[in-house]
Order: sequence, then structure tokens, then C-alpha cells
Amino acid sequence: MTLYPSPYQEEIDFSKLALQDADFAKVLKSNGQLDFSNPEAVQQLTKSLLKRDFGLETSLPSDRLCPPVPNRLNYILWVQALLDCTSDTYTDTYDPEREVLGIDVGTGASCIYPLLGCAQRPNWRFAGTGNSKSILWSRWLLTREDIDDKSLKYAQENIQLNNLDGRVKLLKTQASGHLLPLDRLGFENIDFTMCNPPFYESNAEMLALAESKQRPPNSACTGSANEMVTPGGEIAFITRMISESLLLRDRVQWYTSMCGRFSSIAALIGVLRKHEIDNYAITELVQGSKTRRWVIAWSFDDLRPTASVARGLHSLPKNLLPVMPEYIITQPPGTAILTITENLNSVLSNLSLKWMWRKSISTGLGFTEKNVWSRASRRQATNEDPTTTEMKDDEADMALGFKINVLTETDSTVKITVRWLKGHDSVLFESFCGMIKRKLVS
Ligand SMILES: C[S@@+](CC[C@H](N)C(=O)[O-])C[C@H]1O[C@@H](n2cnc3c(N)ncnc32)[C@H](O)[C@@H]1O
Repeated sequence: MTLYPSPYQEEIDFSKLALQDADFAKVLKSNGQLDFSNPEAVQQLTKSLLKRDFGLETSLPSDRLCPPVPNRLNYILWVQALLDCTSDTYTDTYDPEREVLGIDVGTGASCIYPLLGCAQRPNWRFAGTGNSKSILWSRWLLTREDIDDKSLKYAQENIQLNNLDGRVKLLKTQASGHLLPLDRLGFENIDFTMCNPPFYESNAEMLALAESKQRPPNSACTGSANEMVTPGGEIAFITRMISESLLLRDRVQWYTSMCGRFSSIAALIGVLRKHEIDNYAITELVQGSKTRRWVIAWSFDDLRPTASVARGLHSLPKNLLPVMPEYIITQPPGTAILTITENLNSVLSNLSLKWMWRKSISTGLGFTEKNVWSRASRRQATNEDPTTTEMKDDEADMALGFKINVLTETDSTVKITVRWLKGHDSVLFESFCGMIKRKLVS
């Protein structure tokens, strides 16, 4: 499955937007350019895009982070793809009937993720959190303020402006309290968490970065210190979420977080591996020629995402990538696809596993509770009394779930894809793929 394409892959045509939105026309310079150092212009761009492309109305304060829509949309689109390819219908496609509940940690004044998520998917609901104690950074001075009361007030207004009161709720959290407050929210199980965390370790670090970019630190894009600074930076913040997830485990299907630094990804994979969390996914979100962000997701559940979703970060050393969840066998041009599919179907039907073959789409789905193809296991099966050995029927109990698709490529080669759908045991999956290859190639 490929990622859902963003409407912002092409550069935004400001002149066209100005013709469609009179408020945007007011901030666009006469030469058709936008002054990104002008907070008012940046804010209006966000408002106009949300309105034109998603029908969303927004009210944004001038002293809070103004979210760039394309970058925020990229993250939501990836979360959609992640959930779609790990649903228990195993279709790898959007299921409009699926009811999805997520938490946006640190939703900010805009409440952008819940707004975008709900605008695109009618059956999604959210809780957004914001912490209550913070430091506001204005015109190079540090002052203390009890925020995010202000951010939450705006977030609530944005929910109401879009009639989303029934689908998005807000919770004020304490800086030292839980980042993932499922119990306080009254949520037993949810589908995902997401977060655009404060990236910087200190005000000094944020200042230095703003200066290096020659951007005024209070520009609408930079955000206030409470939004951007956290002790230990993003690694510490996300590590806190990982620690909380160790207790919540599969009460959440996917825990996810954006990262502002590429180097954080390797550090966080180290934390996941230390805790033996084997099911994780990573991606790079690229916007235009300059902006790059990264996302890491982890799950205690055993539904495995596709390779395009889980391994979308090619610059990472191979040993840090999650296990390849797809195995491809190619047969030379001229190979009769019918011979392959009949052979495959016969091999799998003769094994003691659950196997469903759909001839019309050359695709089959299978589940097994253990290795039933090795010589030892077949010998054991022959010696077992068939009246006392019962095959489990519930997919939830299965150690391995797989999907096999056979198709003829445009160059007439035949491609057999074995996709890992479910399980924690990568050795079992690899052994299964090896058996399929031996049977089809011999
Ligand atoms: C970088 S901003 C992201 C805001 C918004 N989600 C966006 O993407 O534009 C980080 C947000 O996390 C919030 N935050 C910081 N520490 C937090 C905590 N301990 N619990 C919840 N939210 C927190 C900040 O107030 C801020 O709104």
C-alpha cells in the first residue's frame, strides 16, 4: 500500500488562493509572494488553506504556534495509512465503517490534528490534551504564565466553530502528570496516540536555532517556549510516552510521535528495542525542499504494517529498520500464473493451517498457531491422535497471519508477494517464506 497522496505535493499557488479567498488576498504582496516573516500573513495562509481544502474555520492567537497545514496533514495521512494496513479486516484499505478513537498529546491552540482527522474521516473521534503550567516566550523575554489555558480556550473555540463538540474533547493535563491519560479520559481502549512534541531542550537552544534561521523567535511559525521547549528535548518527551505505553500496552493499538530531529529516531528505536517492542514503524515526512520531519510509531499488538508504511525512512541504517514484512519471489517471463497459483493453493491446503484462497483476485489469506511445515512438525502431526488435536479457529490466537498475492508484471515476470499480516515472531514468518519459495521454485 502506498501512502495517501497529499494535495500539497505541488507548491501552493498563492495567486489562485488569493482569488478564492479575499482575506488571503489582503496579505499577499503585490508581486504574488507571501512574507513569511509576517505572522499575520503566515496565520492567514493556514486559515485559508484549512477553509478552502477542508472546510474548516479557525481562530488562531497571535502568540501561539501557527501550524503549517501541509506538514500537519502529512502526519495525519501517515497515521491513516498505518491504521488502514493494520486493521483486523486485513484489507489494507480505508474502512469507512471503522470507528477510530485517538489522543492528540499537546493539541495546541489550533487543535489542528483533531480538526484535520475529523474533517477527513467521519468515523474518527479525538481527545486533545494541553498542559497547564508553562513559560511564555515573547520578544526575547521569558515570562511565566499559566497557559495553556489560553491554548485550550482557542482549541475549544475551534472545535465549536466546526461543530465537532460531539467528536473532539479536550483535557487539561499537568506537566508532570500522564502524557497519555486514558483513565482520566474514561477510554478503555483506543486506536492511536499522536503528538507533535516540544522539540528543544532549552530556551537557549531554541533561540540559537531561530537566530541561525534569521527568524524572529516570536514569529508565528516558531511558537512560544511552552510549545517548543521541554526538559531533555523530544527524546526525553517521547521516552516518557514509551514508559507510559509499557503500562498501557495494547490498550492503544498504535503509539506515534513526530520528531523534529533525524538523530532522535535512532535513539528512540534503541529505547523500543531495550523494552523488546518488536512492532514499530518509522517514516520521513518531506514537505517542499526544506522541511523534513520524522515519525515513529510502536505497538504491542501483533498486526504488522506494510513495508511502505513501516519502512519509509531510507536514510536509516538497515539494521535499525523494522523487520521487512514482505517477501517477494519472482518467476521468469512465460511462467504460467495458473500453475503457480494451483501449486500454491495445493501446498497450503495440505498443511494444517487456516487458508482461504480467492481465485478471482489471485490472493489468499492464511493463519497458523505454529510452524506446521517443518519436517519435525509434520512428523509430530502424523503421530498425533486426530481426535484429540483441534485446530484453533480464532485468528486472535494465531502466531502468524499472512497474505499471498500472485500477479503478472508488465514485463511478464510473475511476482509472488508474501505479506506478514500478524505475529511477533519474525523467525516464524521467515521460515514460512522459505518454505513457500522452496515449494514454488523446485
Ligand atoms: C510543538 S507544539 C504542537 C502543537 C500542535 N499539536 C501543532 O502540531 O501545531 C507542542 C504542544 O505540546 C504541549 N505540551 C507541552 N508539554 C506538554 C505536556 N506535558 N502534556 C501535554 N501537552 C504538552 C504544548 O503546550 C504545545 O501545545
